[in-house]
Amino acid sequence: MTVSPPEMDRVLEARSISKSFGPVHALTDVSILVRPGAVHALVGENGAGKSTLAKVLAGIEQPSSGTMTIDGAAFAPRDRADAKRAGVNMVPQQLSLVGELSLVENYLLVGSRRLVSRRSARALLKATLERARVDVDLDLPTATLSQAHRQLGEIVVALAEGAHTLILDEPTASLGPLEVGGLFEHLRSLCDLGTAVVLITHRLDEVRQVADDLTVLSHGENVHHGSAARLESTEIARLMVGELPPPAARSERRPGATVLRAAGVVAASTRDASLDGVDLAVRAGEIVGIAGVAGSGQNLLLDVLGGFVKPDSGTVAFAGTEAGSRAGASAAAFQRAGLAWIPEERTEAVVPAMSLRENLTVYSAAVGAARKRGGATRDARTGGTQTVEDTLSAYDVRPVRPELAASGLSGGNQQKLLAARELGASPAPRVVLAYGPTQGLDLRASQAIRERLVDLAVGGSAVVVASHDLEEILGVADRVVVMFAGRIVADLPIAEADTERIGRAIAGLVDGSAPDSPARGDVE
Ligand SMILES: Nc1ncnc2c1ncn2[C@@H]1O[C@H](COP(=O)(O)OP(=O)(O)OP(=O)(O)O)[C@@H](O)[C@H]1O
Repeated sequence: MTVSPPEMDRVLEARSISKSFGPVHALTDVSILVRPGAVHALVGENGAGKSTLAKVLAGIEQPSSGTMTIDGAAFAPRDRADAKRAGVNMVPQQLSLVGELSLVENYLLVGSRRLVSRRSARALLKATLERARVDVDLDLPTATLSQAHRQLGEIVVALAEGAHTLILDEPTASLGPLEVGGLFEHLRSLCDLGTAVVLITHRLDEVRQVADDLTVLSHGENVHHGSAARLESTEIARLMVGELPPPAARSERRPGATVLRAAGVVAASTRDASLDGVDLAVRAGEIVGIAGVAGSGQNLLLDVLGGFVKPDSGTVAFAGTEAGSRAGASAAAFQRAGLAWIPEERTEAVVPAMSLRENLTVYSAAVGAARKRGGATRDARTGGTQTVEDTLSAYDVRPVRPELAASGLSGGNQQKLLAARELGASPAPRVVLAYGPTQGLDLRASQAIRERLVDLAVGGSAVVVASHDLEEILGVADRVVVMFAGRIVADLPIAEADTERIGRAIAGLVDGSAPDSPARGDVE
């Protein structure tokens, strides 16, 4: 294949693509036509085959059968670089930036225009950032950036490389509404120049907002393709996941004693806003939602609350254990005391090379050993007498194959696996810390996880849910805490948490001082 800059207005077509991984038929006879100048949404339930199709188009996976063409000429990329040279580029779900390198260096490393100087690479990325109206540091090692900024950074590198067909696999999963708005505007202006965009998303509002064409996959097969405008959201949802049960009515919850308390917490971070005197008390039986634009300190707060990061000053108390700048319990002690933890980046908690069984039982050995020493207060985290198969089925992890490596699961099913381990523990966790717990999940699975969080709170767990998705927070929370620049700037009971009030606080426009939160007192 010759190296030439991608020309616009190319039609990418895949016909009768099938792809199997051993016994799993990920795609069966799937076809898609990607038009220049249009956003093509690719949707479907978790495990439907969306990422696999995207990887086939982008040369990352080879189809078992089927053909592809660009403008009628055969297109059979040997690998990702080959597809890029032909003008097809993909930003995968699992980000691939090299953490030690800055965005500029990552661009120089992967860019097809290898002879570009550092200065012109920087200028190109800066111009791309400005067009997308997002602000990401170009010179820091990407490992020190927040998840949202790394995701934007990866997209910006791909945009700067130039492609006639750009495939984005759930690009908005960790972005807030402002960033999504800027990104979509940029995608539209690329389309005006003739670029084709394939957008994988679980968010129906995004399909309505930005897509021209729509392909729906189910169980590895095409179930719909056509104009996005012609279908109502409810019809798209039905095609994706079938009829959804009505969401459970909001249940009455009566918060009990405080089980988790942060007092005067100061902590520094390069990946997130540093915490600047945070007080937060969370009671048994309540769900506290944490809202804020990405990088306002939510991630660091959850890390401090979970005992993963020791504060520079201040304390965190949980179930009789205190973590502070001097004395301190470790995250392991908090976990033995009943902490469930769902981080923003699932790869921090799910080990792709380990089997589903190993991922589910990874804590059992440690907890068992601690119990022998008399130090444990809770049971193994696999669900007591439940078998691994039972736990996988209860959380609808597909396929139910305990010996499969977690890397063989789709992204959404990896998220379900994590939820199964953390939320399916027996006895139930005393505290749940979850960042975007429904990230990457389809509508049905999202609803199930929200209901599980509510059930846990009804049963007496103290639950903290941070998310960039305000609807997610408003759907489950009893209180909404808003963070801005490392401080808590609002703490509103759900009845007073209307979107306008929260929106003002998220933007840092708060009237009056930060709310009083009882910073001292007993923790049960
Ligand atoms: N490397 C692999 N090895 C084994 N099975 C795989 C592999 N990659 C994907 N699969 C399987 O192929 C099927 C389709 O997965 P894919 O990742 O394409 O789904 P998806 O629609 O993108 O899901 P999600 O919305 O959860 O990201 C799933 O059953 C998955 O388990």
